[in-house]
Amino acid sequence: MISLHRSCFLNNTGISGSSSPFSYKLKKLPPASVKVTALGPNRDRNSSVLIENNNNPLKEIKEDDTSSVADADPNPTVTGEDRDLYYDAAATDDQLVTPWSLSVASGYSLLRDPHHNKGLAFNEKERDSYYLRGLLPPTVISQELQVKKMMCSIRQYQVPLQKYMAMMDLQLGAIMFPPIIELNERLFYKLLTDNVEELLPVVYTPTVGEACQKYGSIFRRPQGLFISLKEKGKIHEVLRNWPQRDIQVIVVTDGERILGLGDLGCQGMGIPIGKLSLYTALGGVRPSACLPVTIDVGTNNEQLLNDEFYIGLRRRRATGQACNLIEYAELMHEFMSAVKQNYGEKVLIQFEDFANHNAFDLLAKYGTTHLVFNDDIQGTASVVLAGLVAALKVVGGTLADHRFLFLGAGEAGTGIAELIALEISKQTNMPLEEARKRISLVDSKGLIVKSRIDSLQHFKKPWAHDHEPIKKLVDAVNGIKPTVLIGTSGVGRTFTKEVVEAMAALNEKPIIFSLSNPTSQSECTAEEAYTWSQGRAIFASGSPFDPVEYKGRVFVPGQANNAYIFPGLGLGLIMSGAIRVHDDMLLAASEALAAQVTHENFDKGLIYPPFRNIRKISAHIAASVAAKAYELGLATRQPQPKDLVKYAEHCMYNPAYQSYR
Ligand SMILES: O=C([O-])CC(=O)C(=O)O
Ligand SMILES: [Mg+2]
Repeated sequence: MISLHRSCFLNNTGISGSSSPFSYKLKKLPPASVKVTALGPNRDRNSSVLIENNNNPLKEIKEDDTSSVADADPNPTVTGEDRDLYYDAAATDDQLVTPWSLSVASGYSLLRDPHHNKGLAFNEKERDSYYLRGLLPPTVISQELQVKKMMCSIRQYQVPLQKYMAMMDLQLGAIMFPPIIELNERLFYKLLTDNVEELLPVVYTPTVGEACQKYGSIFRRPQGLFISLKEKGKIHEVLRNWPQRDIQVIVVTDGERILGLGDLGCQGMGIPIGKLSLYTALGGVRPSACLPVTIDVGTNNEQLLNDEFYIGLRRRRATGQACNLIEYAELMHEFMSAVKQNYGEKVLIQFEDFANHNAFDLLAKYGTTHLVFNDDIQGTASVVLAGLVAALKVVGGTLADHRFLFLGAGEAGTGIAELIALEISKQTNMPLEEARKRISLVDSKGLIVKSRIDSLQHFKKPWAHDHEPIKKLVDAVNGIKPTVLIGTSGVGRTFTKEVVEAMAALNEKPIIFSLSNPTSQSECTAEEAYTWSQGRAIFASGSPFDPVEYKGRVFVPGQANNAYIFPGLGLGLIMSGAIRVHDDMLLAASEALAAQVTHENFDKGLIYPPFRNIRKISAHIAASVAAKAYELGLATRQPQPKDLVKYAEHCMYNPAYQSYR
């Protein structure tokens, strides 16, 4: 099989690393047509080109053949795999010669090409056409059976990290010999979408946290782009080394605050990789449009600096001293500029797991020039607000009737607090300052109060209310009398028995969210929340907990994780061609998520819908976000599709195999 890839090589040589590469120029012809012309001398035995199209079987185009592309949309802003094609179909005449490259993938190399390999699912005809005879055992099986088989082998691992590594091998290829798992991107995503509840804790929190901690030892194949201080001045070229050009989403971290685990330096790469797998599996963004990036400016983690297997720069972080801060800011600015230059202004950049001292500033600085979004500040806020809106249906009252207390006043804490205040203000027409007074935050020094204002970081200042100083959380609970307690401290087991009991004494149904990740950092466990509140707590956590049996009743905890929000939010931004993220889009995402909680879910005590319906949930979130983008005049894709939910579903990448004709 020969597959056509958009290549990042601009010299028209089209050599893309395959054993028998040869190149083509792809010309734009009248709308909905492409012309493919052979260029290079290295012609292989197959001379046709397969153009991938999400909704149609792969389309074969003979060389020098002018072929019409089925269903081509004159408007190029679309997602899904057909985007590659439309991307060039939109080129202007002076861009006619476009650097596409062809890599020949047939026979042995096809089985090792993650994007096109189907393993035993290649049918008889494909085995003949693509020189696979003899390279596979005779049986032909369906993708469904492959999924079943993979699940059996993954379930055999007892240790979650082994399951994680098996999943990564499927996505990236095993270097171990003999390979126990095949390299097959579609199978990876099919597995994840079909078994999302079982595999989310494997590829995401909590296991991804452990994977980052041990990344140096388990590292097998590079994935994503590593941009370190060594690459300063060359980031534009570094981006061009990435094999895909049509990037729609970048998740970037500098590794300084990985989950609640702290500074993991370059090993934080596991997080952008994990988040982007969810963009595809949960939100339907095409995998080739996703780019994980780690910015490496050193680490202050002594253990890593002394670890001989550490993969990052062996120096202390470029933060703290003024000259280092400039170095950091310059590197980030070069990165942000290069991204816009390479991928245009509609590429979504998700900031992930930056430390507080950079996260707020980066969001403020680039929020007006780029399509950026901070998952820890805004994504977490949106998912928590959705959970609260749903919880109020059980507890009663409006948001304005409740009092909120946070342990932790960093990105998540202040981000959630602000979104709640915005929503209260929107619902009641109350001034924002007034709405904020219903919300109190405790940080490592105690309750945030007016008398501390001079020493507070800027993002905490709006929360400094008139109140007596209080040092301990339990005293703050008794003093403030909150109806909702939210943990975003990054410190495990801080919701002690005393704290939960105090909440239960004050409230018939205390709402308690322990949001810190991974599980080890959760402020309390589900079991503790239900037991210490005598089964009265409405509980949700950032990392998953199993259902808990208490006095003969089974309680199913909610997972208030931003994974509910960012895939759908991202899809909505992409499909509308949005150029900026607006707070109202986060509110729209929250409302859309809360609306997905059914009566049946409520009857089971759930305040979040089950993850197994996440694709449908993401489509609704995407539609609401896109609608808001149109309403705010921030959407560039015109005309607005009539049915945004249907359009979102249509745009989603489908991991089912395509037939190669
Ligand atoms: O990754 C997660 O599970 C949620 C998150 O963004 C964080 O804890 O930083
Ligand atoms: Mg995060």
